[in-house]
Amino acid sequence: MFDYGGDPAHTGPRHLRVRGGTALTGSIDVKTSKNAGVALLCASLLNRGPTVLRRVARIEEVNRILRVLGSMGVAYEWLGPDGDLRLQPPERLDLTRIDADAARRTRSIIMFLGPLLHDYPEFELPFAGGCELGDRTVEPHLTALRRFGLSVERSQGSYRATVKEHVERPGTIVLTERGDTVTANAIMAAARFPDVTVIRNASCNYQVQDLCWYIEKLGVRIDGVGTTTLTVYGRAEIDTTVDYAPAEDPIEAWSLVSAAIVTESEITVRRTPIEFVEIELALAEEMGLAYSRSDEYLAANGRTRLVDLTVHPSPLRAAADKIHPMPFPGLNIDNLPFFAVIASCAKGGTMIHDWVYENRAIYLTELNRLGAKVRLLDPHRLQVEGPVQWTGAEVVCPPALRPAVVLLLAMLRAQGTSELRHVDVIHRGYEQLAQRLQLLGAEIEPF
Ligand SMILES: CC(=O)N[C@H]1[C@@H](OP(=O)(O)OP(=O)(O)OC[C@H]2O[C@@H](n3ccc(=O)[nH]c3=O)[C@H](O)[C@@H]2O)O[C@H](CO)[C@@H](O)[C@@H]1O
Ligand SMILES: C=C(OP(=O)(O)O)C(=O)O
Repeated sequence: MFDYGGDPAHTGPRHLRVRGGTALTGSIDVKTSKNAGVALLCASLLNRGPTVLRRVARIEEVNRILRVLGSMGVAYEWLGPDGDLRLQPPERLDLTRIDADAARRTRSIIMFLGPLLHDYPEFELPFAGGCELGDRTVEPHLTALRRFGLSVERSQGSYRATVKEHVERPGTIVLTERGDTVTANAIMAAARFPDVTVIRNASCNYQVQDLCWYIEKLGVRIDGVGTTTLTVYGRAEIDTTVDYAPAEDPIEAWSLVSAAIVTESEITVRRTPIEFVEIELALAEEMGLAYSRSDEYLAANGRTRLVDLTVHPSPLRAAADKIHPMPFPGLNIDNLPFFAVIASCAKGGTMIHDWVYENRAIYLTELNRLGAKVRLLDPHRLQVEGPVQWTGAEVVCPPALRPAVVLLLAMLRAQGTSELRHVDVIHRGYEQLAQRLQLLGAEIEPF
């Protein structure tokens, strides 16, 4: 087991030394999702009563939002070692004391706008940050929330929000983008607006579904969960005791499946939320991947369908067409980077088109340090040739979560010893990833 120098607040090691070429074996459980975790932390502000969230992933992104909540006066405590978390907002939040450093490290802070506009006519929030993936607009959030009376001015690194006292009922809101966090914000604004609000072009992705089910437990009816039209029957006041368990993370699940594919291993990824990786799986199957799956069972939220997925070592061929992501249901935007390393193991050339982020594809060219043949055609498109001979190298993590993990997976395959430096970026979204891979037989040593 790893020793992080006795610092319990440290979510993981600084650097990793990886001896590649070892096949992995065994089974691994998928943790609950980062993205539902942070949405639910923000949503707990809708409720005057206590919220218990079950098996929340112990990751840096969650810690950052907790630090922000704590700085505003929310009391929280971890209930034992399994990630159960209890939150209790104070009578009034102290928004003047907000932990700006923690807030600026995460984009999820933007999801405070929806809950806060109900009780706070004026407040400031630090600019949303996070991974350096290029510009990530907040305009769709502001456009949607304007209908609930919110207006925002940008000033000295902060959003200055003011909320009109009397607003006409929003009625139907059409989101200008089918984004996950903008949908979350619109839902949280509608949840306490005492009328019926219809949200069109809503994301129906996994974290939005978890958020809706949590809000239903708060006593707010939502029709259309899992579709792109949500009808929210808001309530002006919510004061209840609620206990909710978010579902497993499809991105972690696909990261682990990718680890098996890249290392040509047979491992079982237990608790895979199958509905949210089935396109990734269908595509990999077309590339030659063999896998088997258990019967379906339900996640602790009683809704999300899970399977245990066993990946078998398989010779892969390049995908016939370009690989690109879409809002759900589509190949998940955060799972796209894993196809760069998968395509590098496949025979032939694959084009990967990340239309979403300006910077994320660029980071994937770092795979070339380990022997990959990844060519950047333009900031959004990569041409990947395979199969390649992976060789160990020393690489510094790019400032982006998924590309950093993709490099780690390639190192697990690369002959010789590699060093992955400054892996803090990985702790933002994965709980003890290196240790858990070590339990599958990966030769990883922290330093
Ligand atoms: C906390 C959370 O849930 N984060 C996820 C969420 O972030 P989030 O919902 O914040 O994603 P953004 O709003 O930044 O959207 C990502 C990018 O896609 C563009 N865009 C998005 C939707 C659309 O219909 N059209 C469009 O052009 C946006 O302009 C932006 O450039 O969604 C992202 C895209 O799936 C994921 O990478 C994040 O992990
Ligand atoms: C880009 C991501 O998330 P976030 O919205 O937290 O930056 C991600 O999870 O890869």
